[in-house]
Amino acid sequence: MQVPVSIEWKDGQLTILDQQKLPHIIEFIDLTTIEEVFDAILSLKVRGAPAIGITAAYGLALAAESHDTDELDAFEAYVRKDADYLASSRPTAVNLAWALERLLSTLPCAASVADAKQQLFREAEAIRAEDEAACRQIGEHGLELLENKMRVMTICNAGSIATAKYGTALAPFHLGSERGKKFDVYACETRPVYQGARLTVWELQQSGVDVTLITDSMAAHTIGAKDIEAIIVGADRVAANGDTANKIGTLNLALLAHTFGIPFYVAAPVSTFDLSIDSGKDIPIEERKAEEITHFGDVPVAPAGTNVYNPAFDVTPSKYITAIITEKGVIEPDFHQNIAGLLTAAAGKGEQ
Ligand SMILES: CSC[C@@H](O)[C@@H](O)C(=O)COP(=O)(O)O
Repeated sequence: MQVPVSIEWKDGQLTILDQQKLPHIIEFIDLTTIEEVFDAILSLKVRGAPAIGITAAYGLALAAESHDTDELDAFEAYVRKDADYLASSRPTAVNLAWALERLLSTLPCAASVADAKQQLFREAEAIRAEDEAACRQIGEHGLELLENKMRVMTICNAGSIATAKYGTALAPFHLGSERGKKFDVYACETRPVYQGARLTVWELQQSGVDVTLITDSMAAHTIGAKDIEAIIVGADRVAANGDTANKIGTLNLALLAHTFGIPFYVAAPVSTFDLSIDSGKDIPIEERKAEEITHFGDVPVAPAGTNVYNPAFDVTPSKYITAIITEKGVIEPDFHQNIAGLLTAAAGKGEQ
């Protein structure tokens, strides 16, 4: 049994697991240009907020390598342009802009272009390593909240392949499995592109976690019929007041948790918090192409020319969130005050 890893950096080569092809084809592909990195993010070959940030960071370092100038100012201008390009690939997950910004912040300290190039790679690797450690800690904190043998529902894939390793919402299940704990996970299929059916089911099977697939529309019935005891989801951006953007359908689950009186947990690393945004109403929501809904693969389902609205994310107001599980600890309401407190304390210790 193994916790899968989807991003590898070895000998100057960036390789990702092509998540579009999972679960039936397990194929690692090399990303060698900034355009390939952009396309991999846009087309969901790599997806999940932390994984997007890590891939973009390596992508920026790779692109920087190709800029042929000894002038630091000119080099910085090229790298900033590359960062803007990569940042435009997907709008909702703040980890993307956050990771690129971290790389850019190393540039003023560089003594030469060669030094700047090295620092960009070092920062990308630091982001990857920190994310793996953060996700492991999220798993530990999650295990304090989820009791052995619990029946838990999730949506999308906030798992190992959406991060450096272990995942956020799925981290407690991976760690629990390593320690002989048992959970009954109910995975919503996650229309329109099936991150739940294709990715979460596959990933949990890899590490020996019991997982049952349902369609998104079965969630309310299943919570009652199968006595679901908690819901845990990931996040693409958490605003200062705790409002959380995550995969479309997450808000439905939060409202159901409220109605059924079960806890609704969000699991996210500190890199997913955006304190520049007061509330969820300012989180940009990605809209994706109509074919994700009108077609099933290449086969048309809806009549040609059908009007489509295809938001990829929704925002759960913090009043429906029981707790946010981070690597620094579990945040409970009052979220506004407690998020600021936890992040300030972490920054004071020089941790992010
Ligand atoms: C640890 S990943 C957290 C979120 O990014 C995840 O839940 C999610 O919504 C991903 O959406 P996706 O469109 O597949 O990138």
